[in-house]
Amino acid sequence: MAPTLAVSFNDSSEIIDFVLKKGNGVKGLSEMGLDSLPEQYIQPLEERMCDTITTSQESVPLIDISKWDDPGVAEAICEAAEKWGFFQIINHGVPIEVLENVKEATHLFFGLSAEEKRKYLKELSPSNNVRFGTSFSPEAEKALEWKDYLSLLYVSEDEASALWPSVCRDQVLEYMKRSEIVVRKLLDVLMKNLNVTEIDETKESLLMGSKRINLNYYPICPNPELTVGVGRHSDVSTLTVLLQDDIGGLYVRGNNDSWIHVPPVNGSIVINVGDALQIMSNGRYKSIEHRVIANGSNTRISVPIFINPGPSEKISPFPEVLASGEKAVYKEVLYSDYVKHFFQKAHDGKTTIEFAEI
Ligand SMILES: CC(C)(COP(=O)(O)OP(=O)(O)OC[C@H]1O[C@@H](n2cnc3c(N)ncnc32)[C@H](O)[C@@H]1OP(=O)(O)O)[C@@H](O)C(=O)NCCC(=O)NCCSC(=O)/C=C/c1ccc(O)cc1
Ligand SMILES: O=C(O)CCC(=O)C(=O)O
Ligand SMILES: [Fe+2]
Repeated sequence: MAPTLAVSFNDSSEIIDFVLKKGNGVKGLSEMGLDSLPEQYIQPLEERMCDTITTSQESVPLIDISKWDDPGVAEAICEAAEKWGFFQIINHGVPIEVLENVKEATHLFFGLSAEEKRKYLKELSPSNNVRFGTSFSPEAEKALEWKDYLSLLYVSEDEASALWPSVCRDQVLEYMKRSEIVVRKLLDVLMKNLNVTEIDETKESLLMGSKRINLNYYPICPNPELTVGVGRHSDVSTLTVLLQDDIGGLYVRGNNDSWIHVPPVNGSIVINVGDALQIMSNGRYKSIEHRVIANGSNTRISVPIFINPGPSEKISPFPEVLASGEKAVYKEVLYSDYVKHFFQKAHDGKTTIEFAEI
């Protein structure tokens, strides 16, 4: 796209104003056609995906879940959650059209003018549950991330109808509704393997009492090797359902400090275990560190749905897991405290979970 804004910056505060306060995001910077990355985005060497970092040839499992009754499917899911913490699913029952529509809706939202998107900035948004932003936690970060996002906390259809941006609302709601069926089946299988045999109302609120969906936008970056799309982190969810487009760039921590690429597979959905499930399973299921690189030639989008405990839930290892005498590795924490701890600091790999360690 041709540059739409004739803007130049004299100092750092002008960039912050343009990106954060005026609602241009990094998309606005990208579209100016800068020759080099503004210094605020330059990550320390150890956070960059440079040549010295080993990328592994291994890959996370790709599981065909069309035959739920096949015990091999349940086995593959549990093994993937234990060993890799990440897997991709195909033949999951969410129609391709629903996936395509939500990706298109993401482009529609970010294609709105800065004035329009700005209405959803934290300071201006009609609700705390609808937030347009950039980077992860700009106030807390030493170096910013090359990413814009719209984050929507699902409360009810009525609230979504009233408050969510209309260009993407229906497509997002449909994707959430269709993927929920898959989430229930996955949790059912994962719980049975922990001897948690029934997901009653109490367990449902514990495992999936709140849902947040993010629309992530990673525009073309002038010096992708100097920055990150998303820094190293693990999700604080129970499970994350992640839709990515066909660009690639998501890496997951593998053995011996290597990084494994999660390649785009047409029609697939990526699933990963979050910290809440690692805690509830007493470490049996792994919430694995991951990151996204910046890209010098393509815009990338992704759409994660974070399936979380209800904010007022207290999470701790399930009694069923500890029944055989296994020692608890995590203490009980109030989930909203855990999430606040996560949001108040910059991304720092796997350290969030220390908040719950005994
Ligand atoms: C109880 C909560 C946690 C807090 O609510 P609150 O006390 O009314 O306050 P706020 O909603 O204003 O949020 C508290 C702080 O968290 C920050 N925050 C609030 N949502 C956000 C937000 N989507 N983004 C980035 N800061 C935020 C927000 O900036 C704010 O910081 P501060 O203004 O300095 O007090 C509430 O948000 C809640 O019920 N959440 C439901 C559970 C929930 O959202 N779980 C999180 C799942 S998200 C996840 O797993 C991963 C997300 C993720 C995201 C980006 C990544 O790069 C990587 C991962
Ligand atoms: O963009 C991606 O593929 C992953 C993003 C991510 O890790 C997150 O939003 O938590
Ligand atoms: Fe993540």
